[in-house]
Amino acid sequence: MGRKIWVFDTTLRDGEQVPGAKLNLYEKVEIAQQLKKLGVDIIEAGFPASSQGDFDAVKAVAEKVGTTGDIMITALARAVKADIDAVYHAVKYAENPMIHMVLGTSDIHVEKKFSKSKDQILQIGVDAVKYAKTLLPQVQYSTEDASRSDFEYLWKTIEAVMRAGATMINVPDTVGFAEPEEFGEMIFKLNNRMKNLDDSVLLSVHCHNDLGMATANTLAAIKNGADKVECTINGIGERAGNAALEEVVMALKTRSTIYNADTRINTKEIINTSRLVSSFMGLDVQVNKAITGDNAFAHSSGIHQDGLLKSRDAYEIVHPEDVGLDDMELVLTARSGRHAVKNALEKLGFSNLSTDEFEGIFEGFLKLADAKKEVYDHDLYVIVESYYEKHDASHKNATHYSDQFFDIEDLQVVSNTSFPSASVKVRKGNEVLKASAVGSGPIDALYSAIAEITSMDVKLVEYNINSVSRGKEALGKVKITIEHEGEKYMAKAADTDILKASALAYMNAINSIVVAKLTPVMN
Ligand SMILES: CC(=O)SCCNC(=O)CCNC(=O)[C@H](O)C(C)(C)COP(=O)(O)OP(=O)(O)OC[C@H]1O[C@@H](n2cnc3c(N)ncnc32)[C@H](O)[C@@H]1OP(=O)(O)O
Ligand SMILES: CC(C)C(=O)C(=O)O
Repeated sequence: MGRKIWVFDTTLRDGEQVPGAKLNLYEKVEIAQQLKKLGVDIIEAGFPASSQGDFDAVKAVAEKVGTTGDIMITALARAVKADIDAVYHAVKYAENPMIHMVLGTSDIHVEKKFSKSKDQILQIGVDAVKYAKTLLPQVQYSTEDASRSDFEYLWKTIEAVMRAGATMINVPDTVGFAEPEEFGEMIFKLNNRMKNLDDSVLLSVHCHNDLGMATANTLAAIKNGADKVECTINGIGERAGNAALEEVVMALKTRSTIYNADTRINTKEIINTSRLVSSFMGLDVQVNKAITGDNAFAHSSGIHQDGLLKSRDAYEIVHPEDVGLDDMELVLTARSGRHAVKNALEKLGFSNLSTDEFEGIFEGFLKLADAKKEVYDHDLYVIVESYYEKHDASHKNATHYSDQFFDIEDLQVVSNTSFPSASVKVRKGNEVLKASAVGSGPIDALYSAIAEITSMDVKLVEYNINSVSRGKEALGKVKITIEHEGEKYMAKAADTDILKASALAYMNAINSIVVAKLTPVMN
């Protein structure tokens, strides 16, 4: 067990500063509940002075999430009495409330933003801390733009606000200007001086990602004595965002011999938390985002897939199970090789293929993979079937798998405000099935028509669309999760026509249900 690092989550405050990410009271409370389950030590729930809505939301978080367990609830204030009062009145319901205040220390802030002298700003900060201390025992002081501040003035401010009663000192790299080695040195010096003055005061850092170094700077600070880190889920936040909680936490865990520091984060809740934040805030996670991106545990190239099948540690440093995912994903593409395709076939029950059979099937796989982005399990069944039809029609395994899968032949969707409707034509083997439906919107109508054709009891759990490229030829990429008989099935599809992409994704998910119901055929 290494040194304890406090995790201060600011998803609901700095994260919510992302344009369009604003949350309502219920969403804030739900995310706060999930953050508590994740095991963060402190939740910064908002900026109560900014609006009545945010005041109410912070208060609701304090009342509903902050009254049990040892979690601390805080919110942000300027060094202004009205802001401090607003924080106090919103967080006071929590068992462990804290007032967080911010005031700049760089020359740019002092001279250009405030048009005051350094002494005047220092005094405003000290007075604000003294006032906050009359309200609550826990007060955090953030020296905004610390990384661009004159070091001795920064220290003079920290020393003065510590003497005034601040219990946590947060050193922000407000504009993501810091560099890990330089930031580490600054934290090392501050930590020495702070611990000499009062070792009960926690030293914290808050790093922004403008140069892509937020996580690196946060880790450098931990190495150099920081006790606490401020982070957000998925790294969201003002401009390029903040240090991502999941990256800092998993780096400490994965490289524990370097950092010798632990958080009390329950890492198995990371993915759940990431998905909740992403869906409530309407912010997609970049696919290649470390830890929480869709591709973080997906492997698509043959050499990697072969290596992983031989030994997971060949290409896996973080185990997907550790962050709450079921398993790694081996995506079959035209860059996959024989080992991965054989492994996928074996999982479907095609385990005793002769070399000739496998090579024939692999050839079929490559042909399809060159024409498609990804090859799914139901595609493999069809490849196997067409191989046997061509090479050994009498073969006992040449069952008509394709009879069981659904294929979109045509669709028409009418989108208007009062009566969105859809008609679809689907092929199932030799049968052509048609249905029409109305819905609350075009996608709902489309999915209702498909559901009628497949006669499956399916619930849409998640629907996500984003654009893969720009311009007229932009691809709409749809990712959906559906539920059938208590099991979840995820599928994707892409097309320049977003309605077609939506239909194909749904069909791929339905075909995954069909695959799950097919009994393995060759043993
Ligand atoms: C680095 C950070 O992320 S800090 C947090 C940033 N988050 C936010 O700003 C979100 C919430 N903010 C708000 O809702 C509003 O900006 C409010 C309520 C705080 C203030 O609103 P307004 O009174 O309309 O002022 P406005 O935002 O236009 O300007 C900021 C004012 O605060 C002053 N100010 C800025 N920072 C501080 C500070 N840390 N302490 C004291 N005063 C400050 C500015 O000098 C300016 O004052 P002025 O009007 O005398 O020139
Ligand atoms: C309020 C402080 C910590 C902040 O968000 C910043 O300086 O970036």
